[in-house]
Amino acid sequence: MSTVAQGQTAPFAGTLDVLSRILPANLLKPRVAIVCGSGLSTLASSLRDVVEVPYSSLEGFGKSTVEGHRSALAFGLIGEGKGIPVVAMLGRFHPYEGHSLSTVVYPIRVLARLGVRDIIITNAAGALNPNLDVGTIVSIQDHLALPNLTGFNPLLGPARPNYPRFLPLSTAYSRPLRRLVFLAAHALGLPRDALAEGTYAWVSGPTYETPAEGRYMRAAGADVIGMSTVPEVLAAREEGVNVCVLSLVTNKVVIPEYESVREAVEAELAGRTVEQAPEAELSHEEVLSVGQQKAGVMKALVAKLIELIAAEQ
Ligand SMILES: O=P(O)(O)O[C@H]1O[C@H](CO)[C@@H](O)[C@H]1O
Ligand code: HPA
Repeated sequence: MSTVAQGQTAPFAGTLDVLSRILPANLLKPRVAIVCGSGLSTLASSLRDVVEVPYSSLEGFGKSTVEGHRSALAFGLIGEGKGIPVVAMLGRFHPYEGHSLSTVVYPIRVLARLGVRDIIITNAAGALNPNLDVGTIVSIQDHLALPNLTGFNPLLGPARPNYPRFLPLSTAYSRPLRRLVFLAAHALGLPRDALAEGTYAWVSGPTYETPAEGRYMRAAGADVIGMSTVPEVLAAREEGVNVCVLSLVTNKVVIPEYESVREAVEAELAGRTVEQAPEAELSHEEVLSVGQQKAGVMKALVAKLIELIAAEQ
């Protein structure tokens, strides 16, 4: 098994052949796909009659090495009766793991070739917008991707037949799907503040932001921040798949006012004490534990959204 290097011809035929031999006919042509973010692989537990296919059996797929991501596709059905065929990526690839951008987006291109028309991409993200509380789900309406603007973009490469050379992104986040997200929240009776709308900032990671970087991204218009999703969005749009992104706020990005250590020392030398705010540090364990605690609402929302997507056909 090999992953896909930049510029290499992707091994679609081999990957699709393996899937066509493993899957029963009713699961082979999924209509909707879900990408599960950090700590969110339980989103796939809404599926029934599940067949799991490990990434290790699929040519071109890498291995998810980040805790909270599993290396398998789960094919199954959602909803009553015949059910809606759905595929979930139980884990994703991030460039910071050492995967090429081609490998990061390869599964998305495979899903498009299986017939997926709508993709629901989820992630765990930090809130830059102070009005977003931990546990809020944010329906993403736009993105801000410094890596894309500075030459790190999965669509770089020679022009290919049948693909747009210059992909427009002004409508990347499907308005019809965003409408269904809010209708799904209404149908579930979620409180108004459980679901917000906002802009996702993509950073390469694996470092979390410094306070200055957080402040910069906020000033530039981002509401949440994370290290995934945008490459998948670009590949999905290039393949003609409709995109919906749901971010689960797992932490608030710490953007403190700077406190002067000089003033604290001067006060100390003068025999006075100055109160300093406790310093805070984010960890992936915190991201995962919040993700796992709050996955229930996201799971219900995604399942209801898929039912509404199917009902609109
Ligand atoms: O975006 P997902 O994969 O949900 O994961 C998020 O959580 C990790 C950091 O804790 C980063 O990978 C960030 O992108
Ligand atoms: N920053 C970047 N990525 C993240 C964060 C964050 O605060 N939380 C979850 N993923």
